[in-house]
Amino acid sequence: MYKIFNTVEEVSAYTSQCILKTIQEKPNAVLGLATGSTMKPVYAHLVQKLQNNPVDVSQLTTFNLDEYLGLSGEHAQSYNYFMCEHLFNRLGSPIGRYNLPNGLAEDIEAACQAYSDIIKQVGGLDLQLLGIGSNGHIGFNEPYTSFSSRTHLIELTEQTRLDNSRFFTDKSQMPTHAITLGIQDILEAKEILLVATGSNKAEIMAELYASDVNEALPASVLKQHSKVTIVLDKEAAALLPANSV
Ligand SMILES: N[C@@H]1[C@@H](O)[C@H](O)[C@@H](COP(=O)(O)O)O[C@@H]1O
Repeated sequence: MYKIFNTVEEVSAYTSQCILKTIQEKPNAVLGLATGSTMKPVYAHLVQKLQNNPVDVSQLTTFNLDEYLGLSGEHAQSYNYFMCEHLFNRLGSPIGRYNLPNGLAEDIEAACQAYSDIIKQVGGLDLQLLGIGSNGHIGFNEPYTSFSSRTHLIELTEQTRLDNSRFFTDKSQMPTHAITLGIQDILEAKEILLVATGSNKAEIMAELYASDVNEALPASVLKQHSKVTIVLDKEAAALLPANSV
């Protein structure tokens, strides 16, 4: 299902309302969270909503999609830092438990396996929030990642390194690898919201719309899921065929 709004503000208001509804209906919900510039206004709206309608977040568990390899959680470009800055440290009371892959884990393989296992142990993700890379990646599952993948280490493509190096003042610090939740882990979420805004996402959204389910375009796997909402602003939706959604 597609939801198309005129502005980023409307996209963010809608998305944050869906997250809030999940928390209100299930205070011990397990949320899959995402990072990236698309998510900043989403979290800003969520923080505001939680201030206006105080909800118990003490039983909530969250798992982020991904983290850069080699960055500590204190590094300003780490996704741990992003989440603290944009969400966790802004809440009136602390969230039950939040998890991100550990970019400094000594045994990466064991840490990856444990990350997927813990999600299962807590009952799976109730709601997974996703952005999309300009090459169609979800989390950091780059094109041709196996659809049966679990949390794993991945080498970032040239395109992703270029896109994401905009956040690094010293471009040479842009990591070459990341740890990401696997596609199978994402697909097992009970509900998925994919959010894309801005004209730089218009091409990939048109490609995704037209694509069959194909490992060359990781986000196309979402067509196999029964409860996915694709939330777009009109710029990201600009190249979808007229009257298609
Ligand atoms: N690993 C993250 C993705 O999970 C995110 O979807 C993407 C989009 O980022 P932005 O919202 O900044 O376009 O950025 C990174 O690559």
